[in-house]
Amino acid sequence: MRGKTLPQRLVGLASFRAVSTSSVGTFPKQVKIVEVGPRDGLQNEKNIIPTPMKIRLIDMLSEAGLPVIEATSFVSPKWVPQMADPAEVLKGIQKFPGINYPVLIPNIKGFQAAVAAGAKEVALFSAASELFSKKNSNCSIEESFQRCDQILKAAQAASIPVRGYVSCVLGCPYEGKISPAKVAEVAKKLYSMGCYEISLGDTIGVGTPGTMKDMLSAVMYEVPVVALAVHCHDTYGQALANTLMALQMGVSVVDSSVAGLGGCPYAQGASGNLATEDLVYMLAGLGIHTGVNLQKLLEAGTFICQVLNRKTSSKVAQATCKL
Ligand SMILES: CC(C)(COP(=O)([O-])OP(=O)([O-])OC[C@H]1O[C@@H](n2cnc3c(N)ncnc32)[C@H](O)[C@@H]1OP(=O)([O-])[O-])[C@@H](O)C(=O)NCCC(=O)NCCSC(=O)C[C@@](C)(O)CC(=O)[O-]
Repeated sequence: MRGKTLPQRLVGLASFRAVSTSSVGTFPKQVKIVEVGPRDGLQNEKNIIPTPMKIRLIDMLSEAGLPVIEATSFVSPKWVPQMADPAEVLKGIQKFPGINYPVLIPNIKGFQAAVAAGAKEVALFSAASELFSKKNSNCSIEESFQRCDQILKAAQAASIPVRGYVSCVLGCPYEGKISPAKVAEVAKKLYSMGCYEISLGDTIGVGTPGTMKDMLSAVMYEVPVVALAVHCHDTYGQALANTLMALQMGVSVVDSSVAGLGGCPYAQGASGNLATEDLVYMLAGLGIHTGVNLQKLLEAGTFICQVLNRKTSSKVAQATCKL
């Protein structure tokens, strides 16, 4: 069977399963999905994607009901040429009521440009690895804190909420293992400086549910779990399992990327993020509310895969095509 009804059938199937798993009882009732495809998903693409295609993708994701869509990044176009049109993207998208469209920024210059283009929320980043910080932002972790502090002060004055990312929380392409204590230290610092939410990034997707548990246990000593999010890349096929572990530990904010797009240009070996379609399917099966329409999400995934001329990395999208 082909056609539009299939994903709805699948959502139905997932909802049926929720009944039999409701006794687990340790999961949050509601999960906020932060869709990072338009930024994290597209930043790593070699061919420059036309601005109208980026705008169409974001509009389709809005129509699918994603509550937060990271729209673009105001970084140096010399460092990330794919993100050279952030103001055009941000100004061109439809702003749906109730949906947040944060943008990623590396420094105060990015913050000022983002606000001038109409950004109402920003996300900044640091890392739990010195070498990754140097490769990704040309600064030490300590210097990244100084940049963050400058951004946070300006953001506070402008009443702009700031989200903070910590990269390499479960491993680094340059340093290897990263200690949970180091992740906790960086997360605590960003939180205490004023980030309202800390997204913990398994940048190269090397984590397992075991290392996720150890890392989160350390971070949860320093930052309240309600202020934590997880951001799992799927290099070793562990992203969904790692996310499930985080949910069981009380995390209720999850980053993911439509069609499983993604990767950081400065993290060798990084592959795509957890696919949003797969996350939505799993959450529906657990009876957890997301407000996302899987059918419309699948259409957005199909659209961007056609633009990029590539196959989706979402298992759910692959399955619905085959059936
Ligand atoms: C931080 C810098 C700028 C330092 O880069 P730098 O070369 O040390 O900085 P600079 O101050 O010398 O600036 C170099 C040039 O960039 C310009 N510039 C400077 N800042 C900006 C700006 N904001 N917007 C536009 N242009 C900017 C600046 O004006 C100058 O232009 P020039 O004078 O040579 O013509 C650079 O390293 C950079 O942009 N890095 C960002 C790299 C990036 O975007 N990485 C991917 C995002 S992070 C990620 O993916 C991980 C995450 C968040 O998803 C979570 C996870 O998975 O772990």
